[in-house]
Amino acid sequence: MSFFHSFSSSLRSIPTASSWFEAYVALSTSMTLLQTAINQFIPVSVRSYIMSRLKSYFFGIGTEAAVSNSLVTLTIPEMWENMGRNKLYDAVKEYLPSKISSANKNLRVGMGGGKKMAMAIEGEESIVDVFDNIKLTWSCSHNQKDRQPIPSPTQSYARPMYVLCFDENHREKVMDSYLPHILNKHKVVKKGKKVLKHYTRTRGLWQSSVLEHPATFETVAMEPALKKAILDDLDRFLRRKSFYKKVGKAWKRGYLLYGPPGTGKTSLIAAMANYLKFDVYDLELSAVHSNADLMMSLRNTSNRSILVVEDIDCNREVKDRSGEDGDRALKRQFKRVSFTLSGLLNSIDGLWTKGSDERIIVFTTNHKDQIDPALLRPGRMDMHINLSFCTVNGFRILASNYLDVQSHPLFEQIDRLLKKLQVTPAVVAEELMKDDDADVVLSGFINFLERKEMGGDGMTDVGDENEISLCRSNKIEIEDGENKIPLCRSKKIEIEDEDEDFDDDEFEDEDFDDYEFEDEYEF
Ligand SMILES: Nc1ncnc2c1ncn2[C@@H]1O[C@H](COP(=O)(O)OP(=O)(O)OP(=O)(O)O)[C@@H](O)[C@H]1O
Repeated sequence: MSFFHSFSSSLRSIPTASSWFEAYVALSTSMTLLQTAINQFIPVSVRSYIMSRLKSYFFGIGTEAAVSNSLVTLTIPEMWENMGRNKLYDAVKEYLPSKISSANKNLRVGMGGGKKMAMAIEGEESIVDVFDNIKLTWSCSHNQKDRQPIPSPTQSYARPMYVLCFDENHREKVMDSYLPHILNKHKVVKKGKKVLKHYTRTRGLWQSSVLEHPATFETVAMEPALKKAILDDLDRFLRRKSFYKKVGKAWKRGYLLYGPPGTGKTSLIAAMANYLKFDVYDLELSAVHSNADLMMSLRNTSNRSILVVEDIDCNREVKDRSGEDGDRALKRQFKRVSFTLSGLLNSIDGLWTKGSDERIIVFTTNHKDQIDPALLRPGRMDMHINLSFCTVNGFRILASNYLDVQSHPLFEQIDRLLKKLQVTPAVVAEELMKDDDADVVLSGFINFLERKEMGGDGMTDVGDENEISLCRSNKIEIEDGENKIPLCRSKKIEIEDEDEDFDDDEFEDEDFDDYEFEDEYEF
């Protein structure tokens, strides 16, 4: 009996489920209130400082900053006043995950559009980075007061800001070296990661798709000297921001690519885009309705992009009208509802003045002689590049691309035939794709070339008369000032180039008078 009595009284002293729940609610409410009070009343810098003290106590990190009384706090918001996105914020966002260590216990993980799992610090977590023996403590500010509203109608939320704490003694080093180091890292990663876009116009609006053209400067079949000249020109253009600024010129470069169909004009544009990591805007002039339409389209292109106007000779407005009398030209302008040549020129010139970042424009044509000289003058098309029939060097590149073959006993015979014939790289590429076996393909290619040499039939299966015909000359030269550099065959390359050794810093304003912008490359 006494046993049952004591058992029932002990049952009464055990808390019921509802009393457990009440205790839990009370505790979590007080925790939330406490956290809100801390967030509201203790500034983020003080919280970061306390965190770094606690960390130094428990984990032995952040000691240097923690012992100092003068702690500097930098807050990095997502938007920078009227200047739009804060580039430093993006750089820090990219940089910090690489500094997450096993000391970080409170993390956020997820997977966005990329292929890798992403990680970020969460809550009051802080990350300690060491740069040049300086300890730097990073945290996120979740304080509503510290948050910055994003000025976008679609985004009503605000994201946390990054907070960096370090000892006052290192202020200069952080500002002059550490933050630029983070920005540079971001720049390099962004360049490597950038997914290039290919824009085309649909009903007057640019629509983008991923630019997946695989061409690179390694795979484009061209004479090495011409390839080098283009690469050097692009490199020089990119590093001359201060030069363009100094001489009051918009930072832009225009290239005219001309030559028969199938000689690699489109491939070269893709190679340029892949090399520079620039998006490509493909402008179809035949779909342009008016000068205003043209101007609007060009204005809506972004910086660091290549604007391509293909087959410019196919547009009647841009054909050479030097022989036409003024009246006829004027009448034609009024008769057509579409854009005028002057509209095109204004749009292009206006494009250059739009922003300070680099712009490239490329015109392609199969008939350079039919284009109005106004479009080709220096300052509009700075470099004229003639892409022509397949050379021995070009064939080597194609054989390596398509057959993975760098040398072969049949090459000698093919070289001899290629020197005599005019075959476009497109036709060579088609021939090299006919089988997987290099011996079979190269023997077949020799047969093909021999038939052409004899003027035999079979033309229809490979292309038209532009693609293969007998060669008139068999010599190529680059004329570079006094030096003539022989290449291999056919016509010549002329380079009227800028001073190769030009140094931005040494440039004097008066030098600009002698400066020649147009380069002519032909072969
Ligand atoms: N110089 C080249 N190097 C490598 N491949 C080339 C070259 N020229 C042509 N090709 C091959 O031929 C195909 C057609 O070439 P591409 O479109 O670049 O020539 P194009 O000169 O732009 O021709 P079109 O004037 O007809 O537009 C390419 O897909 C590529 O496979």
